[in-house]
Amino acid sequence: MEVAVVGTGYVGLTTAVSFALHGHRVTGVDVDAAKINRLKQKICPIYEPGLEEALARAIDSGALRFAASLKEGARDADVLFICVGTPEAADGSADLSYLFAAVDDIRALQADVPKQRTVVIKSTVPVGTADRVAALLAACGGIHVASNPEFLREGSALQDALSPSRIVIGADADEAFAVLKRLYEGVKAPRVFTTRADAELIKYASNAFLATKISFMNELARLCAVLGTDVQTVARGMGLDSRIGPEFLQAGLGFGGSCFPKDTIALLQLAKQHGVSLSILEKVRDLNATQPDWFIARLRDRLGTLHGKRIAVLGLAFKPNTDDIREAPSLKVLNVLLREGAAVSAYDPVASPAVARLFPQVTYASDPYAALQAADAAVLVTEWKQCVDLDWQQVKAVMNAPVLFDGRNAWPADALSKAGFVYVGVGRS
Ligand SMILES: NC(=O)C1=CN([C@@H]2O[C@H](COP(=O)(O)OP(=O)(O)OC[C@H]3O[C@@H](n4cnc5c(N)ncnc54)[C@H](O)[C@@H]3O)[C@@H](O)[C@H]2O)C=CC1
Ligand SMILES: O=C(O)[C@H]1O[C@H](OP(=O)(O)OP(=O)(O)OC[C@H]2O[C@@H](n3ccc(=O)[nH]c3=O)[C@H](O)[C@@H]2O)[C@H](O)[C@@H](O)[C@@H]1O
Repeated sequence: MEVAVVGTGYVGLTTAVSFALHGHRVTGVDVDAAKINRLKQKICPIYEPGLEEALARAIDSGALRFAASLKEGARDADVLFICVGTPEAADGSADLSYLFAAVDDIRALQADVPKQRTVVIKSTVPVGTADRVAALLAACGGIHVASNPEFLREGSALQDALSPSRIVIGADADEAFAVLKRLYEGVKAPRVFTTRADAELIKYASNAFLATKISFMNELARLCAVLGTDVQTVARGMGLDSRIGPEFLQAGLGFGGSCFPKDTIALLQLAKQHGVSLSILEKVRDLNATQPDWFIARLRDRLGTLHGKRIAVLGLAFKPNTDDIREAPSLKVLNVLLREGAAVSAYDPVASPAVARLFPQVTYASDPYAALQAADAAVLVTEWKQCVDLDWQQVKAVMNAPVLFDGRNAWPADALSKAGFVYVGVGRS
């Protein structure tokens, strides 16, 4: 089948590569000409483990190519996946302008080269969007519209796309279901066939529920900090109940990234537009917004003041194994530290250049020990392996004071306390 993928960001590029590896002929299309040029040279524009090698393999096999426009590279496409961004608009709802621009391009393509096609929305969009797109494309004739939300995680995007937890397909015509069934033939995963609206809501509900688990644990961690109980042990004990499950019970500095924050807010906005209050989710959002402040307040208490203190921040990306800093907790942490007059040195294996554009006043180190040099305290913000597996003797030797604030509960608390460090985790005894 001829597949076009519109938008070659985290989701689009991963989708294009994974369909190509599954034997389809794929064209990735993006309005960003520089990105397309790099992709044609097999250069992956994002940091995503395994993706660059797979990209090269897919291009070399002849299954994957790239084009700067649909008319240039996707005239024969039977299936067009829309994978453009749907960022947060000023009122919190999803900004659909990129999506509708892509729909306009598809309409123009269809007018030029009329053909039976299936347009599949993979971008995360509010309930009713696929119906709106179907109405817009109805006049072209020959086009079915389906919803096929994506559940991949950054840092393991390719692996998640090749072996997804489930494939959700929403459509209103047998032909569209048949096309997507063929396309995903050979991918082992449970299928959910439903309406477009259900598919759209499954995506938001999944992200909102995972975000709720995290905020629940973060709030519980605040109680643990007062009671002297250990949220890690509590989470382990809870997670052994298969009805709860062990995942997403990790307390920390709150959830970041390009999706949980914007998707929880977009779902709240959607509900509000329909006169429904999602009060649990409102609390999830509010708690998440204050979690870095809550933790840094403990650091301030410990040091007396942040003013004039030298603080090492380890990890800047919103999670390990990605260069993505969208809504990263590190940005909130840096904001507070700098606002209160601390001198900050930071380390991240890949995300420093992006953060440096926002915070030029921070010193960016090329390894964790350089960041820790003469520090009055260290804060672990992202649990990169390089920031977790440290030589603690060396850490102690280079720091001004052995004060460790573990924002991810990833450092060995007991061993560090025994070794004479002051260790403070998120809700750990
Ligand atoms: N990043 C992630 O882990 C996940 C994201 N999603 C959803 O997938 C969608 C895409 O997210 P990302 O890949 O992170 O976005 P991104 O920002 O990394 O990539 C979007 C790409 O679309 C391109 N684009 C914009 N308008 C275009 C147009 N008219 N024609 C062609 N290309 C166009 C941009 O130049 C950019 O390269 C969003 O709706 C997001 O919520 C869903 C699951 C996971
Ligand atoms: O819609 C999306 O974009 C994606 O959003 C998340 O994926 P992602 O944002 O890449 O990363 P996660 O691993 O889910 O982590 C999100 C944030 O939550 C935090 N987190 C995660 C798990 C946990 O137990 N505790 C916790 O604080 C992470 O540190 C990170 O800041 C979902 O896991 C994906 O299924 C979904 O497709």
